[in-house]
Amino acid sequence: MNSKKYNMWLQYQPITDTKMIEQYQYFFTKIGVLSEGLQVQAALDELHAAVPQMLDAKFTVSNDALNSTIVIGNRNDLARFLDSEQQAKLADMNDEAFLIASNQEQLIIAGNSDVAVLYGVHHLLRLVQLNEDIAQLSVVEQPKNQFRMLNQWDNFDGSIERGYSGQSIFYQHNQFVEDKTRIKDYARFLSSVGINAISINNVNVWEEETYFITKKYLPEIQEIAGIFRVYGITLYLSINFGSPVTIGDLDTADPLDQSVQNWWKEKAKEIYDYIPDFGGFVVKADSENRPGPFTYERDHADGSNMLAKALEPFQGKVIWRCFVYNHLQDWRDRTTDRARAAYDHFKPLDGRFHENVILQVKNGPMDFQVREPASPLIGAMPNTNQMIEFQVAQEYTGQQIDLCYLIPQWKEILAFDTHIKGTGTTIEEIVAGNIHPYKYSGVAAVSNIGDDENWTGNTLAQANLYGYGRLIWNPSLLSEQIAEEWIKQTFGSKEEVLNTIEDMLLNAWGIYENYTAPLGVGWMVTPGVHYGPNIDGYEYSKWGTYHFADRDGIGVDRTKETGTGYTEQYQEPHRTIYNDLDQVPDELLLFFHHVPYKYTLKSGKTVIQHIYDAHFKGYEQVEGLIEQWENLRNYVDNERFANVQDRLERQLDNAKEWRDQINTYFYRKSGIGDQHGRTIY
Ligand SMILES: CO[C@H]1[C@H](O)[C@@H](O)[C@H](O)O[C@@H]1C(=O)O
Repeated sequence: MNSKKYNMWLQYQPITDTKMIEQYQYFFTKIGVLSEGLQVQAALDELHAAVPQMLDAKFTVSNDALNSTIVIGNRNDLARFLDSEQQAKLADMNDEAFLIASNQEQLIIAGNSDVAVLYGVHHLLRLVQLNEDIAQLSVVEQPKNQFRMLNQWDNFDGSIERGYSGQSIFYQHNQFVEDKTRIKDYARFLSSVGINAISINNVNVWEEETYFITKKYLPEIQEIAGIFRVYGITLYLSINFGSPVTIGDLDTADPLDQSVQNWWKEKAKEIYDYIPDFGGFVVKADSENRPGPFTYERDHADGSNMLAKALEPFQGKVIWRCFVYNHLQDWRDRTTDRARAAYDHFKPLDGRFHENVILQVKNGPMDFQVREPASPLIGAMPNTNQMIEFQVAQEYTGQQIDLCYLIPQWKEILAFDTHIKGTGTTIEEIVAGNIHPYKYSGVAAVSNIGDDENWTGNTLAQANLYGYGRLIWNPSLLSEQIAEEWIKQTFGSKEEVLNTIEDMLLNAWGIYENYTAPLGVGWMVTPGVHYGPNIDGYEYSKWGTYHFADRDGIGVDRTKETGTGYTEQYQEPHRTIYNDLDQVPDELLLFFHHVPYKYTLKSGKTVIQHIYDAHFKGYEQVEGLIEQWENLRNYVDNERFANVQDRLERQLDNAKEWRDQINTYFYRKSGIGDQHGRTIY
């Protein structure tokens, strides 16, 4: 299986930095490989792919460590090359940790496991691509998060739920793709940023996908698991909770029914016969019409524990999603609050889950909007494994047409100090497993790739996939660092290119927020597709997604006294801050409060004037992005230049549509004009 060349970040462009090239050429001549594991082999393959291209040179491979310029291997096989301090450092770290040490003569990459060697090699190749000095390295790294997962929302017919980059790379017309090259390439890209788990089918498990866990499809899934295994990525499947009825011959899926329990036990055995290192199940149950334990008057602990027991003998995990809410609401009912739902459903069950169940909590508490507070459920269950769920796919953030670099958003959420066990109990530390004694925890996200030549629709959306992996490996990396790394590896190191794209990326989220739904209120999107404005599109629907704009004001009252009481789900000081009009941050005002249009923000503007200003500004900022990109015309190849240019033009149309719809709507509702007399239709 040969890899194809893409304009992604593993391009390995020729090194042109004359200061460094000699040093690199020296090191990449004799590679000593001391371990034989699959992932060490993958590391060597990566070196074979990278070195000739970057350095126009070949290297020899042997197991003669003494005479090698680079030596790679796992800690056991490399033991005699490590001094006691290095040994101790590695011994202190987790299984995925690596060490890189070099002097003028030799460079050593030692991993705590075979896959750690692969991570170490990728780290070194990244340093070379960034033109860093590698002659005096002393690097020890381990991933901060244990689970670093992607969820594919791919359907067997080849479509992707919320996919914006073409069709699935896994399936086509209800078959597995025959040519698996693209899957292998994906695995390479993911391992280069440290992803170690993937679920390969949509959490909405439809009829045919329900049969993925049968012998009809397991042989093909086994093959895909084999591809990911080489890159240290564990394969998971989304399953249908109703499987015993759909594919078994049982008339119930009741988790407390003995025959159901036995059915899943047998099923687990069968799966593990095919895939001995199968990760486990991802489950969307009792959520948006998917079957679950509620049908049998059981709860989420009953449901997930039943599956957990079946997987336990094989070290399998159940990743149980907490996106559970009433999707049959009436807009007149102001007490039911979708933002509350996950916490209300799951918090009371703390302590009842088996140790191989992990709750996957969506952020935000509503649904991947451009601006939401952090989910109050994260960290609120000290005795239950948790991970947080992000969305790399830009469902509500421009759908990979509009530019939206999401790393700053995720960083803000990870940095949120829940105060659940006092100051410093940030979400970052909680999901890293450092606050509560979780056995398993980490981060999952919905992927943004498809079979488009550039993988992500908008080429610049690649930065979100790259950045997701890098960020959850090391959450202390800055948004700008991650952007720089990605740009240099993807577009080269020219000053103009670097500065321009970096600036575009770093401003993108704010720009998107400016011209869409204001001040944290969210939604206002076209129902169904979720692209473009439709202010009342969801206002009278059953989904619980309201902004409550009327002639007097706008926003959702989630306060304790007069609202849904959602603010009570937070610890102090947030509980008070969010509940108090005088303290709530402007950008979240309408998420927590219903206020008159003339209410004055901390910025000094009224809400209505803020709406106008932000929307006029957002549109102008997109014009600015177009100008910035235009300046790169001579620095970027035609294909990528045209791709981004086209997306930016579409973004401008979208921003105009949002600006005018929103401004007109609120002008008409409030009867209050723009202070600056700009055109409102
Ligand atoms: C997979 O279904 C999705 C659905 O398409 C999406 O609009 C919503 O945001 O979230 C659901 C979920 O997260 O389960």
